[in-house]
Order: sequence, then structure tokens, then C-alpha cells
Amino acid sequence: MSAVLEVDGLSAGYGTGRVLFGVGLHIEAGEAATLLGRNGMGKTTTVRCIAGLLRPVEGTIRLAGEPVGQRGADWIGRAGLGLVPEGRRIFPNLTMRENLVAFAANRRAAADPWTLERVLDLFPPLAPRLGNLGSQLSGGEQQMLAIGRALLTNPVLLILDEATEGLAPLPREAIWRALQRLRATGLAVLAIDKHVDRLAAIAARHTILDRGRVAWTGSSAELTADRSLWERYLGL
Ligand SMILES: Nc1ncnc2c1ncn2[C@@H]1O[C@H](COP(=O)(O)OP(=O)(O)OP(=O)(O)O)[C@@H](O)[C@H]1O
Repeated sequence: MSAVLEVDGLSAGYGTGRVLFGVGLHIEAGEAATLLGRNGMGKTTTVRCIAGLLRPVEGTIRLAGEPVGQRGADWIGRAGLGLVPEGRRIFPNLTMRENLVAFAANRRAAADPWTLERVLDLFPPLAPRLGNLGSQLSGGEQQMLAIGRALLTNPVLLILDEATEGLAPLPREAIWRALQRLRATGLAVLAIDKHVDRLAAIAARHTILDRGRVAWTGSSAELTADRSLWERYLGL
């Protein structure tokens, strides 16, 4: 298997304050992984570095074998990163269809490219809402839209930062089901979420961050078997 994402010795911060200290994270092609940890432990900061939104102080990041180095978010997106950021960031004054196609048109040539039809097949509730403005969509619909928009770039790696935060149980379940279907397509996924039990059923490998360092990494079986990890690092 080839690695889709290789993060090694990543240190980063804001201004003079250091937030990450030598973080390592590897994701193989077709693998689903998670990044876990309590609030403020550095998960989003790690994602920002991977996406080129924050420049690391030290460390290397490779996406599909290519060193990301000092590249910007643009290049990283074209190289195959599909980011669903915390807070969704959809355009409130564009319609759902515009949100989906205007800014996300297939950035990478792919053998089996994502199309609007495929996105609607993955998220059927979006179909009747294509003409609605972003601001008129429910939280769940906005989240589906944000994932669909990322898929339309034909990513090699999809990163979801708190994709189900603030959603009611039903739309949250719809997102989980879609993730499970995405897994079956062989897309590599990195998910950050508080619903560890649900993530353990979808992703195979898990990394726990604690105060900017990797505190633990292991399989779903290991994670679900060791409740002390949940108490110590996840506040559950
Ligand atoms: N733009 C910023 N400027 C300064 N400090 C920041 C900034 N963003 C995050 N931090 C700090 O960096 C640390 C790590 O935050 P980060 O958002 O990466 O954590 P997280 O694990 O994703 O938590 P959460 O679940 O709350 O998003 C926190 O102490 C946070 O206060």
C-alpha cells in the first residue's frame, strides 16, 4: 500500500506560542483514520498545516508522496486534499447548486470523477434543495453540501473536521452512513469528531493528541477495549 498522507515531526503554533510538538500521522491509500483528543489539543491546527493554511515550524508533510513543503492551500487542493473545514463555510448567498459546482469543479483528473449526480446519490436529501440559498439550508444539509463540494474536487484524501458538530441525531446518522459508503469506494478519509464510538466503527486506525503530542495510536479494537484511554484523553 502507498501512503496518501505522511506527517512526520510536525511542530507548529500561532505567533510565538507552540501548539504542536513533533506530531506524526500516516494514512495509507483507502484507509480511514481519525484524529482524536479533547478540545484545544491541536487537532484543527494539525489539519491547518496539512491544508497549507498554517506554516509548520518543523516537520514534513507529504500528500500522495509529494512533499507539501512551503506550498500553499491552492496547490495542496489540486494535489488531492479535500477539506471539509470546521464550521462548514458554505456561501450563504449562493444556491446549493452554485455552492456545489461553482468553486469545486474537478480539480484533479480522476478515472472515476465525482459528478453532481454522484453527490446527489450519496446525499438524496440535497436533490430537492438545489435551488435554495446556502442560508436557507439546515445544518445537516449544509454539512452534506460541504462534503459534496469537497468530493467534487476528486480528492485522494478527504479530511472532515468536526463534520457532525451541532447536528441532530438524524442528520448526524446520515453523515455517518455516507462516510461508510465513501469508505467502500476506497477513498482515504481522516475524520475528527467527538463521537468516538461511531468513528471506531467506520475508521480502522486512530491517533489521540494530548497537548500537541501524539499520546496514543492504535486500531479500533484496541481503542474500544481500553476505556481508560477514553477517560484519560477524550474526557468521555
Ligand atoms: N488562530 C489561533 N491563534 C492562537 N491560538 C490558537 C488559534 N487557533 C487555535 N489556537 C490554540 O491552539 C491550541 C490548539 O487548538 P486546536 O484548535 O488545534 O485544537 P483542537 O484539538 O482542534 O480543539 P477543538 O476541538 O476545540 O477545535 C489551543 O490552545 C487553541 O487555543
